[in-house]
Amino acid sequence: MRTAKKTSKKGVPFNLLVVGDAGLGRTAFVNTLCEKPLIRNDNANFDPSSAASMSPVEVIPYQTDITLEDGFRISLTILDTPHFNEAIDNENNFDIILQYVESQYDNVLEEETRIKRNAKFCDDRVHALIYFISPTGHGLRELDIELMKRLAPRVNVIPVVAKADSLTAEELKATKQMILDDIAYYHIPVYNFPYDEEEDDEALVSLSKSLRSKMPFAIVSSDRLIDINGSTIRGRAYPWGVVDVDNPSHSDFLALRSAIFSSHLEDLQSITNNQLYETYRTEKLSASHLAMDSTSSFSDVNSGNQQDQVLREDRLRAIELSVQREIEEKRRQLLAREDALRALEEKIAASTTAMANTSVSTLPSTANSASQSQT
Ligand SMILES: Nc1nc2c(ncn2[C@@H]2O[C@H](COP(=O)(O)OP(=O)(O)OP(=O)(O)O)[C@@H](O)[C@H]2O)c(=O)[nH]1
Repeated sequence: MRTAKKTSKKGVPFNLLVVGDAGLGRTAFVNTLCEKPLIRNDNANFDPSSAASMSPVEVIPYQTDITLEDGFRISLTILDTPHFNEAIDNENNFDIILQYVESQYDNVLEEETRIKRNAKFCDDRVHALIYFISPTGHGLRELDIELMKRLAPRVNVIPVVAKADSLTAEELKATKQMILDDIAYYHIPVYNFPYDEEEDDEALVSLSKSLRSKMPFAIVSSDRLIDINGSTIRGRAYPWGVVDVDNPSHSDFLALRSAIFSSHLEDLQSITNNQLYETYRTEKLSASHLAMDSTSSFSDVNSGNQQDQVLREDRLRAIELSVQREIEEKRRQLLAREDALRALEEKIAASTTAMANTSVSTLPSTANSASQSQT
């Protein structure tokens, strides 16, 4: 859960990637989420001649500040992905999005290994990916499975059913179940609001359970204001009635907004930094050690006898140990820095007390000399 001490004037940085087929409502969702027209909707200027252009997906950042009702501030970067699934072959699109996520990890890794740190370094790691699933009334498409399978080991993937108002309540329930079944069947490690019944407090456990039960979130978006009997709502008006975006019985929009901006923001950041990034870092370091190793022992690999096999296993163990040692060394350096800071704080506190004592003990003589000069 979010802790009050983390509230800062500048806003807590949060980077959110939104991915989904063109027309599924990414733009409307982002603008509804941010309560402002952050991304311009270009559908009005649609040019039929561009329909066959099949541009590859792009990752475009949009920066904005969000202030929640309790005053908590977020410095939000939305990463929009226009043209996803427009081309016939999506292979390139998966790679472009994955490369974007990994290149942010590479930047942090490079910064960590610098002797002199860059004080202005910007950590742009992606904290969550909202993936829009078509409201087809079926489960996942091959494309959905492939994208989530590739991205989920690198980023917290939160699947949502787009344009959920196009399904009846019954169809929506069945669709959600089919999607969950597919996620389980293909072992896709989506973000599932993790909790520990023994460690976490009751409120967090119950909230996480409730959020889990809503997955994949049914999303309805709209930046249109509609007047209903004198009260204004954000919604979508149909001949038969109005869908209220902020009504929990119409959509899961509010639950999702509050989870990513409030209750689970810290958890998403911490999983990104401590688990997803650490896994990437270990893999990357091991791969570079292995590459160095295989070039130096090419003849060993060719000979293929048992002795070589033992040697290779020994080397792998050595690499594993060296990565662990590196992580341990970083941890040790951090602890040492913390100790030094604590000592400095104690020193400052001691000298502040000493100064206060000195001024108190000199006060009477100052008072004396003042009264003497008056007489
Ligand atoms: N029924 C319904 N329509 C929606 C919803 N969200 C957006 N739309 C409509 O769907 C159309 C496309 O919405 P956009 O937000 O532009 O979709 P997009 O995914 O950003 O599409 P591109 O900009 O083409 O990449 C618009 O007419 C929206 O009004 C929704 O929740 N329900």
